[in-house]
Amino acid sequence: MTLLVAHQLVKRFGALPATDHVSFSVNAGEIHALIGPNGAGKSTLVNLISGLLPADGGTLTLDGADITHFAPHRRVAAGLSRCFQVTSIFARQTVGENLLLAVQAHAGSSFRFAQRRDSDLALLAAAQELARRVTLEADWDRVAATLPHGAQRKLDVALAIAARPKLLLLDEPMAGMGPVESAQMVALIRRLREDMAILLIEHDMDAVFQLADRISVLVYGKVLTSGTAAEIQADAQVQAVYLGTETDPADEVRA
Ligand SMILES: Nc1ncnc2c1ncn2[C@@H]1O[C@H](COP(=O)(O)OP(=O)(O)OP(=O)(O)O)[C@@H](O)[C@H]1O
Repeated sequence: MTLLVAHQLVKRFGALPATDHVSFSVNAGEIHALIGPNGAGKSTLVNLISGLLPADGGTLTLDGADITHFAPHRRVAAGLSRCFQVTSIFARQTVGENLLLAVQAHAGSSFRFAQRRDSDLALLAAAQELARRVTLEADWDRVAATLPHGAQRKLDVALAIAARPKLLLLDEPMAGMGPVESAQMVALIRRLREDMAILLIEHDMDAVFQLADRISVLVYGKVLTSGTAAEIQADAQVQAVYLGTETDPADEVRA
């Protein structure tokens, strides 16, 4: 089943088409990675999908609903959450407080119990479950700012999944991580896939090839190609983009 469909998306900055008629889709239950060299337009595309930037053209549908003109918070309500490259956690609050706030923010009607105490207990249970999912149970009482970088990123992921998204956008989740933290993040993303589709923007190719069911390669704002990890690794044009060749492969994309 197709969950997200981007159709002919366009974003221009002045004369520069940072997103140039991009079409691609993310299926339910899939990890779809977006890769491409610096300046290819990955962040711009993620900002268009999450609604931080308005598109100049094209459409976006999520689970059949047209979300092209939705503000970011309406996209979250429709099932689309994102993590940021810069963490969005409340640094002076504890892990538990962060998670409780996130659960409360997205609680809607599901935690409206007749008894206040029952409601509070249900919120606490949901927040503790989130801590468990991102393996931060032991850090519940720790002030977020004192967590190591990798744990802060996990908390950021927990805040995003508190909204129970159908699709999670992860913008460079491994940025700034060492090998141990990266491996933990790979394991976390793999577990999350059981409950939601994931659109992954990541420079760490090892992580991309380990995780992605499908990969789309962006070059100069256009999709060069989409395929499985094996197909992308074997693609001569993609190799040319990353390894460099005598002829500029982007010319073919620009044409
Ligand atoms: N707000 C903006 N105003 C003008 N130009 C912009 C703006 N944001 C991005 N660009 C330009 O759009 C193009 C795509 O940038 P974008 O940040 O989306 O690429 P990227 O693939 O995410 O790069 P990186 O991998 O370095 O993060 C670049 O040429 C960039 O300079």
